[in-house]
Amino acid sequence: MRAIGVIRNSRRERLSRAEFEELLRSAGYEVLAIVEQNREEHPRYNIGPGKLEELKELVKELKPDKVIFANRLTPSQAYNLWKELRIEIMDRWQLVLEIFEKRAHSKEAKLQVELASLQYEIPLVKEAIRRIRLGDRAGFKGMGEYQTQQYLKHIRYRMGKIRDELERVKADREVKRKKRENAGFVLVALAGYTNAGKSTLLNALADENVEAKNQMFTTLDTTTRRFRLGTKRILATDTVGFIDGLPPFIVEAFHSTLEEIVKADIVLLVLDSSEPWGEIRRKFLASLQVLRELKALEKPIIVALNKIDLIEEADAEEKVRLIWELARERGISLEDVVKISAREGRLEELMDALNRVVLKLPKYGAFRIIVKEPEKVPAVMALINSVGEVLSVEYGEKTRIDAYVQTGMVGEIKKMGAEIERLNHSGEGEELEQDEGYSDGG
Ligand SMILES: Nc1nc2c(ncn2[C@@H]2O[C@H](COP(=O)(O)OP(=O)(O)OP(=O)(O)O)[C@@H](O)[C@H]2O)c(=O)[nH]1
Ligand SMILES: [Mg+2]
Repeated sequence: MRAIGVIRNSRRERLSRAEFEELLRSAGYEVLAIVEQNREEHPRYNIGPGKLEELKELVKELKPDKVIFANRLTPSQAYNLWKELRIEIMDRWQLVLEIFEKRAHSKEAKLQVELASLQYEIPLVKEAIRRIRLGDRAGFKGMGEYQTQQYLKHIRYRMGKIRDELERVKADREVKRKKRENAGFVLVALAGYTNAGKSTLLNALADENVEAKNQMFTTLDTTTRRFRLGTKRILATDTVGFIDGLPPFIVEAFHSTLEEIVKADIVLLVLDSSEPWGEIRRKFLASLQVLRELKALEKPIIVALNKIDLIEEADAEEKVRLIWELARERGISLEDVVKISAREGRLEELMDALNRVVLKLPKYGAFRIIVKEPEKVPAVMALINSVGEVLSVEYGEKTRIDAYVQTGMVGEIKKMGAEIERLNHSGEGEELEQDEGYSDGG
């Protein structure tokens, strides 16, 4: 497919030409030309009427299959442009959806993409109906009024069906997540701009292969891998990449995927450190915006500056500093900012940070565990080690173990015949209250 791209920049909206070209390439277009304009939005055509004439000439000359805007078009602008140019018009979000469509593998991802596309079509179809009633001949994609009406009905029906199916998939996922959580796993979600290196990082962490490619939106399905962090069991989930101003309809459609972020104990926000600071800043803010929409900003967030193998040490340090500064400016609290190279497996800083943050999670607490029968000590130690961390042990008539333990496992430890009490900050034991919020295991 051959396309002409159009970018209109204004004071309010600055779009990256490189990113737009990258999107076009990812969608598989041959780019014949890019038309750029700096002006405020024209209500009728988005670009100005003079630019439209220029575009018309270019379409005549180059005969592309489509004209694709880097901007978001209103339904009426899309319609007006189509009327003037008589060629398929797409905007930024249709382009993103087209890429998503290509990449979706799982049934869930396919359904989510379809839902988003249908949702996007509704206002366009409605606009076509309105125009027909005003006397325009051609309706949506050349359909007449009756057909267009039927088509709208069909869209709504299909959307209902998809939502039902997605509900079922979601329920299924919920059950799995509960199981994992009960098994003592800590859930870490990898989030971040598309192409930051999330899948590569997941591979490096778990030593398994998830498709990672130098193109945008490689991952649309969530992939979950387990790994061990010392004694702690972690489940890390890869998610669909973010992009500037990910529109609400896409966030909505991909909610069950992005929900892995909502349900995570820790969010690992991955950034590509090899880009200029302006780009990192833009992508960092866009990512924070999505996290805000997901109400995930309250979670512990670790920023991982990835691809440090491509830059100088001093440059990396400077970018770490700038991230801290920007977060502070925006009133966002981060747990840590670490430098990593997912490709080269340089993950030490990240591992340290994770270790620290995991033990601060509400699901962990410091406990004193007393085991009276010596023969039970090894089993109790093994259980603690599988979900927590031993701080100190004192052997004697009774064995006293101070440890970080997941509060959900307290019941399990009691069942083994051990006494357990929560440690307060001064390291003194406190009687356990039954209503402290942990379940009794079983
Ligand atoms: N040099 C270098 N390249 C990296 C590193 N991590 C990832 N990459 C490359 O960056 C590109 C994107 O990596 P992915 O892991 O697919 O990125 P992603 O964030 O999962 O992308 P989407 O799934 O599209 O959101 C690939 O070409 C990777 O090989 C790194 O630490 N160093
Ligand atoms: Mg990926």
